[in-house]
This record gives sequence, structure tokens and C-alpha cells, in this order.
Amino acid sequence: MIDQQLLRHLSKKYPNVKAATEEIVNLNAILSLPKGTEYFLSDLHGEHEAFIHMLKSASGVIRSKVEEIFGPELTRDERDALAALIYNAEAEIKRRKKSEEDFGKWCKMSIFRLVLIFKSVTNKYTRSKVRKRLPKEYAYVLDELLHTSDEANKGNYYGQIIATIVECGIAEDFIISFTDVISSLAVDKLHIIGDIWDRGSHPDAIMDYLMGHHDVDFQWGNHDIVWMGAATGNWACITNVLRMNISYNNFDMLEIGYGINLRPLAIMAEKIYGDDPCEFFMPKRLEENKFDPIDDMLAAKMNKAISICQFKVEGQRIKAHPEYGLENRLLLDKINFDKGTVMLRDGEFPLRDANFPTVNPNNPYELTEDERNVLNALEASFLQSEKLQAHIKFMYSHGALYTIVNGNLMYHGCIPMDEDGNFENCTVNGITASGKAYMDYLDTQLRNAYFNPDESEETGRSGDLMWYLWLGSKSPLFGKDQMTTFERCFVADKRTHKEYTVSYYKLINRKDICEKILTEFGLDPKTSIILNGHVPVKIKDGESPVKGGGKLIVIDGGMSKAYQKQTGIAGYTFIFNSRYMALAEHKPYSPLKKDGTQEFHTPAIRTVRTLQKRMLIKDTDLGEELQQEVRELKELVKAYRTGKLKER
Ligand SMILES: O=P(O)(O)OC[C@H]1O[C@](O)(COP(=O)(O)O)[C@@H](O)[C@@H]1O
Ligand SMILES: [Mn+2]
Repeated sequence: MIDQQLLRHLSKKYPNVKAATEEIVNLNAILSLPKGTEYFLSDLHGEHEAFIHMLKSASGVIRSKVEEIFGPELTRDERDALAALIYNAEAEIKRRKKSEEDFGKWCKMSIFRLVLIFKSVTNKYTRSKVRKRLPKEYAYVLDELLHTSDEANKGNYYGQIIATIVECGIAEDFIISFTDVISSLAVDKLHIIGDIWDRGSHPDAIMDYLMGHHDVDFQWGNHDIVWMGAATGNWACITNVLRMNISYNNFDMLEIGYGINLRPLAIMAEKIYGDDPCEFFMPKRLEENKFDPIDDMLAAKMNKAISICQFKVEGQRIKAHPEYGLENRLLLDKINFDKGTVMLRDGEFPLRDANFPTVNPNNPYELTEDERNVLNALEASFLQSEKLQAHIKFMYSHGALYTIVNGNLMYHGCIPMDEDGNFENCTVNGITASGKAYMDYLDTQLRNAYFNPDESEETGRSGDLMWYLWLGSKSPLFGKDQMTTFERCFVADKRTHKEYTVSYYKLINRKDICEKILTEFGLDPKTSIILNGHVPVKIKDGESPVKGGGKLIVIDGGMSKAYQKQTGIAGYTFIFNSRYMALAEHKPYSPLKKDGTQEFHTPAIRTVRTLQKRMLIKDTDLGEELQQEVRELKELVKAYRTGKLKER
């Protein structure tokens, strides 16, 4: 039974039998449509161009539509050009303006072709859903192009509309909007399973783009969490994100994108390491900075200066939180400054760089006055960066530690388990929990850390939790025994760099374990699957992304350029539409060339599961909500009919 109050509330929106019945008809129509296509991506690591291309091309789906519709009619080059127009309309228009004798004619022809693709990507949506996604300025025209029913006159009618667009001089803008709509309609829901930031040059551009997306959710990754901590002003997180991004030469993003002022750090680095070659701190150059080039020598000094700050600040956090169990990461006090060695858990190792002018052997974790001043200034930059704070708030409002959508469980790293596959008890901030309860507890704590920080504590202290989740061995986002950053910087012997993954990553090869996790999260282990990111799948070594008898799929395929050598591909998109689940395996993205052309690679798509029957909206989470609405509306109609409520 639905209560009277709810019915009275509903009656405000549906004041009579007719209005309520109309909505029931509308909802039932929606329920019988095929489910929209969901896309799952992870480990974007700042690769904005590759990522945006994956969305624009709908990871191969646009190409297959072009083939389906124009295969018999157009040449291969023409089909390539049409696909290229949808992927990057600005660039293609610019190129055509130069090469076409009659640019207006090219615009007309392109619009005609786009209309056919548009029809194909919208045919499983209701008219009202499509309307809601159209850009306001062209909604009327696009709706007409899509829905005109006068078959005999259609050619002429289209022709008129299109000719007017070209004559009015708005063809370029129209085509750009049109291609955006086509790409956006091909992807109904987007799930990002963590790690937007670090390594690649423009996570800021990715976030800007996603903030305009119609339906996106995030499952936080370790690289996201450490930025979320940095945004609370936490020094351990700030030094970590700066070290990583300086070491990848990402100055445009830091200084121009987020407005982080690195001048105090640069001045201090120059002062401390004037003569130090900082050989092992040279930045990796995956891309050049367009606006803020910093020469390698200065970048290396800044990298070393911020790394030392990181190890000192982390040492302080480790001592302040014995419950984190990170004492084995206290390494500055294990340095033998006379011998130039460090004592690690596997013995004593020589340091390849033993110049530590700012480390006081008697009190190695103490910051110098200069370092403190620099960190204060950096903290202010992070706290006051409007762009960063907006991105982080969006991560919170659209994100979580894990998410369940349409029966699938998504999380970035792992669920802590012991060797036998029991959910491991983990203690954080005084509370001990395991499995789902641990994840739920951390999720709440992470929200408090940003939105309700403990005012009485030093600034950013709440962010210690984010720092722990970035590198702690019981962090469901990290999933390794330790993070060996110090060793990577200072010790030549690569064996000391090794980070061992936790038991979980072995266990997930077992079907029963994956089913156990699904059950823990209240899902049906027969039909549900887990989508996992974080650990690059080494396809070139024969590793498969599909684990646990198809119950778990790891979709970190190495979108990060820095990791493509390891994986042998350039990322995955997991696709779940009304007919199947599939993995699109991407080749490295080739950027736009100077002559305005671009080489596009269509991903290899392999089906992971074919659904026995077409999945409809009524079978989805949304379908459940809509069916509840239908039940309520039926009660409302009954209330009107029996005189319990008055029609208006
Ligand atoms: O390869 P890089 O950029 O130096 O980073 C290495 C660090 O990144 C990590 O792998 C974490 O990043 P991922 O979440 O992408 O695996 C650490 O475990 C490791 O210490
Ligand atoms: Mn990760």
C-alpha cells in the first residue's frame, strides 16, 4: 500500500486521471526499450586526448555505424573522413576549409550523412530522451531532421533545412554540435573506475570534460584520493602529487591548469641544490609544456627538493599514526650518512645519491624553515585553487569508493583479504571492519575528511586518511605491501623497488572468491560481475583481463603512456549494451599531425558475454525505479476513481 501523503504529493504533479494515465503510458513505453549502453574506463592518468577520443569515437561504435550505413555506398577514404569528422570536427572542418573547392557543398553533404548516423544512434531512445540531450540552440532543427515523417518529401525538406544552415553561415558550429550529440548519444552511462590524475599531462582537461557529461560516475582510485587529500591542504598528499607531476614534467597542468604557484619551490630548490646534478631526479618527458616550459635541470632540483619534503612530512605522519603500521617506511633515520648507505628490510644498500644538505642526521624528519615556508605557500595554492576544488567536489558528488550499477560491482583496487580468501579485518581511525562494511566505513570517513574536517586539528590533518589510502598496505585502493618511492629515488638496486601486490590479486583468479565478493556486496553471483582497475594487464605476456571464470574483469589496459610498454596495448573500454558485454582493446592514440590529418585506429572488440535475451530498461536499476513510479501512479488513478482524492 502506498501512503496517502505520497499520493497527495503525486497529485500535485498529476492532477487528474488523464495526466496520471498519460505518464503511465509514457513510463511503460520507456520500460520496454532496450537498455542504454554503459561504458567503463579506468586508469586514465591524465591522457586527455586519448580519453576524449575514446568517448568521441564511442570506442569503435561510431566506426561500426559508419560501416553499417555507408559500407556499400562510400569509398574507404570517404568513410574514414566521415568517422574523422565525428571524432574531431574542429580539426576536420579546418582541414576541409583549405582543401575543398566548394566548402558549402561539403558542409551540406556532411550534414546529410550525419543525419543517418544520428538516426542510428537514437533509434533505441524515446523522443523525449533524445530531445533532452540536444544542444538548446539547435534542438529544434535536430529534432526536425530526426523525426520528419513525410517520406515522399523528405529529401526536399531536409535539403531546405540544411541549405538554410549553410546559407546563414552557422554550418561549422552546427556540425560541431551535431557530432558532439552523436558521440554523446552513443554512450548512455559512463563509469570511471579510478585514477584520473598523475603521469599524463592533463587530468584537469579530463575533469573539465567530464563535468559536462550527461551521466558519469567515479570509483575513486589511489591517484584520485591523493589529490583529494591534497585539496584538503594535507602536506603528505601535496608533496606526493607535486613530486609525481614534477617528475613527469607536468608544469602546464600544475601552474596554468590549477594555478599552483611553484615559484617558492623553484627558488628554494635552486638555493639548496645549486651544484647538485640531481641526476636521478630528471623529469620524464612524455609531452612538452606549451606555456610553462621549465628546463630539465631546474625541474630535477625541484623534484629532489619536494621528494625530501615528502619523506620528512611522511615520517611525521607515520609517527603521528602508529595505527597505520607504516614504521617500516621510516627510512631517513636508516641512512648512514658517513658510509652513504641505507638499511632496508632486505639489508644495507648503497645510496646512488647521498647528498642530503637539508637533512639533519640527528632529527631527519624535521623540516627546515625554508621547507616549511615553501609548504605553507603550496598549501595556500591548493586550498585556493578554484579549479581544483571544483574538480574535487565533482569527484565527491559523482563518486564513491565502490558503486553498484545494473548488477555490476565496480571498484578501483581491491577488497582486502587474507591468503585464504577471508575478508581481512582492517583498523582505521579506531574502527575495525572488513569486506563491505570496511568499504562503507571508509567512504563515510573520506566524505567527512573533506566536508567536515576536524577544525581543532592542524590544517589538513583529516587528509591523513587520504594519504594512508594512497599507500597503506590495507588500503583497498593501493593493494600492495609498500610503496617504495624512497628506494626508486635513491637506491640503484632494482630489487629494492619491487612492490608486492596483496593476496587479493592472486585470489581473483578463483571463481569462488569472486562470487564470494559479489555475495558480500549483496549481488547475485550468477549474473553479476566485478569491474576492477588499478593493475595494468600485461597482455603482451599473455595475461588475460578476464579473471575468475569471467566473474571479474580488470580494465587497466595501460592508457597511461608510461605503462604501454608493460601492457602492449593502450587501454580498454568495457562496453555493456542491451545485447552483450565486450572489451574494446585500444591501440596507442596518434595525435593530430601538423597538416591537419590524423591517423585513427579502430579498437579490436571482443565479446565477453552474450546476453540470452535483449536487456530492456525494465531489467535495469532505472527500470526498477520507473516500475515503482508506475505502481504509485496506478494507486493514484485508483484514488481518483474511488473518490479518495479529488481531480483537478
Ligand atoms: O611508474 P611511476 O609513475 O614512477 O609510479 C610508480 C608508483 O605508482 C604506483 O604504481 C601507483 O600507481 P598505480 O595506481 O597506477 O599503480 C606505485 O605503486 C608506484 O610506486
Ligand atoms: Mn591505481
